[in-house]
Amino acid sequence: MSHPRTVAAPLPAFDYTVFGGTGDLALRKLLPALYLRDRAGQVAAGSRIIAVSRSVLDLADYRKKAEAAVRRHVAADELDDALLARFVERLDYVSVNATSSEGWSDLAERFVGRGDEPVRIFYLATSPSLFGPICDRLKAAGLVTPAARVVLEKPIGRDLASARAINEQVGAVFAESQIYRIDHYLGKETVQNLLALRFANSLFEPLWNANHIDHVQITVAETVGVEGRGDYYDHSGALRDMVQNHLLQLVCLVGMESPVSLLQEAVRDEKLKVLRSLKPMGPEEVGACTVRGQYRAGAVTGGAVPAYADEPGIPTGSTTETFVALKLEIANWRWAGVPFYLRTGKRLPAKMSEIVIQFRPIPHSIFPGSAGELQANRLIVRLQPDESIRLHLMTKEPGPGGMRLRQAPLNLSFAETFGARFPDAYERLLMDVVRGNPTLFMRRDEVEAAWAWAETILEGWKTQQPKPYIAGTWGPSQAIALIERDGRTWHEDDLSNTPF
Ligand SMILES: NC(=O)C1=CN([C@@H]2O[C@H](COP(=O)(O)OP(=O)(O)OC[C@H]3O[C@@H](n4cnc5c(N)ncnc54)[C@H](OP(=O)(O)O)[C@@H]3O)[C@@H](O)[C@H]2O)C=CC1
Ligand SMILES: O=C1O[C@H](COP(=O)(O)O)[C@@H](O)[C@H](O)[C@H]1O
Repeated sequence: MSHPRTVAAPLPAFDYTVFGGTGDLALRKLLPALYLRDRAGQVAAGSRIIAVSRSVLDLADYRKKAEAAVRRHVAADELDDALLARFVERLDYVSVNATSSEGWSDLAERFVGRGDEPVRIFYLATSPSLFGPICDRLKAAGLVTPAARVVLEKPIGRDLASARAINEQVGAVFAESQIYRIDHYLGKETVQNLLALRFANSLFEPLWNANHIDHVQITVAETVGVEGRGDYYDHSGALRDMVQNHLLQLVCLVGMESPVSLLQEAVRDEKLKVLRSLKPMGPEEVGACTVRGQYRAGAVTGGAVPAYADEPGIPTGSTTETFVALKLEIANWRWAGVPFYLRTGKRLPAKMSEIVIQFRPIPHSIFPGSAGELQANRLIVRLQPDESIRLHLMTKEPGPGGMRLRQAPLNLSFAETFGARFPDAYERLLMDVVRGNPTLFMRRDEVEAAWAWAETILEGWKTQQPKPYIAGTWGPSQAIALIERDGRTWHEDDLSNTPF
């Protein structure tokens, strides 16, 4: 579908300084997102993007690299030569070593005569080990004004202690209100739509609790492997890379109470309460309620793929998990006794993220002989691809000859209903930093509460080897047993990339 250019009102002018400006994240996600916002008219005249990294490059070379990256990662129908040329003009490049004094005075020079306008933002798209040193040197260079903002990429640490250490280091330079910890799942249109679904409709909220909901499933499935990030991934694994942040944020949005408003800290306060209500797992629960897996060679979307162990950068004998399935409980009045089943993994059969809310069966049937046909209602929020909300309802099958029941979906397809292109998550989040709106970013206490819970699993896994699964399947058989033991099944009937 071709997407016409819609023009938005510009935001205040900004200076976005992107540390890690030559890295994969900057070139694949951040620059394309900024170009697309520029194309949409949100980037005010005078705004600059100052890329920073160790490599010694002249500006012309960096601009060529950046332009090529935008051309590669933006859809052809959203590329416009004139707009791209204007965008490239906004780019500057400074070679700086985060761990030495090299280049800092060059960076400081770029800010001579610039006060708090334009909005001053430092985006740290580097290894988290550099967050502390970069912040210290920004301060020493006199670049940290009271209105400056800093954006931290995930991962914020690899456990509670390291997350606290990073938060302390950054917090020694920037106030919490200046710190934007990014979780790109919160920038996805359909994830934000969970707020609209729950709190802009009166239909669901009265049913949104243990009295009416049997269980919740959250699946975030990927077909890709480690994509050249083997070194990072092997030190991380699926629990740290996906569950501790993205999946728990989804749990929060499904599980939280209604925030007082969308303003200030209200949403983050409610998410924090969910994270603090997660039932910690002791060694027994970890054994019974979690499954970790690692893929073996197989075939994904028709092509043969190697085992995780044979991917570049993976050390021999690695026991890092590429798949997690688990059952968690939110220990509060709303959710007591309602299991949340989560699963995520690489090299699964489809790229697909969805949330399934399984309602309880009706208490009594008036349809004699239809017991086998009666199925409880199910709400399916498809986050990606083919973004949609579907409500499975029981209906009468049309035709004479008695009352036959059948489940049928009420389907709200976002593409069909709205037609517009969905901005990439980074587009929304990068502009929220310019707006000074931290609602969709993680606060320090949230990150630390998520780690405190995730650590209980990591602790239990110390003596557990990952279970093998063949690439292109839905994970180890134990993941199926995890839910089937409870008399439930993973929702898989629509799991393809084709619209339904
Ligand atoms: N790539 C992705 O899709 C995602 C990445 N992340 C996280 O973002 C961070 C960056 O990831 P990614 O872009 O993939 O990593 P890359 O390895 O591709 O890039 C790292 C960047 O950091 C720069 N850098 C390294 N050391 C220094 C230093 N001492 N001083 C200044 N700059 C330095 C590099 O510059 P140079 O090359 O010039 O040395 C390069 O620009 C990581 O923490 C990653 O986990 C998070 C979500 C997704
Ligand atoms: O943060 C990460 O997310 C991606 C998946 O993001 P999506 O938007 O494509 O669903 C994942 O591949 C990567 O390992 C992880 O670091």
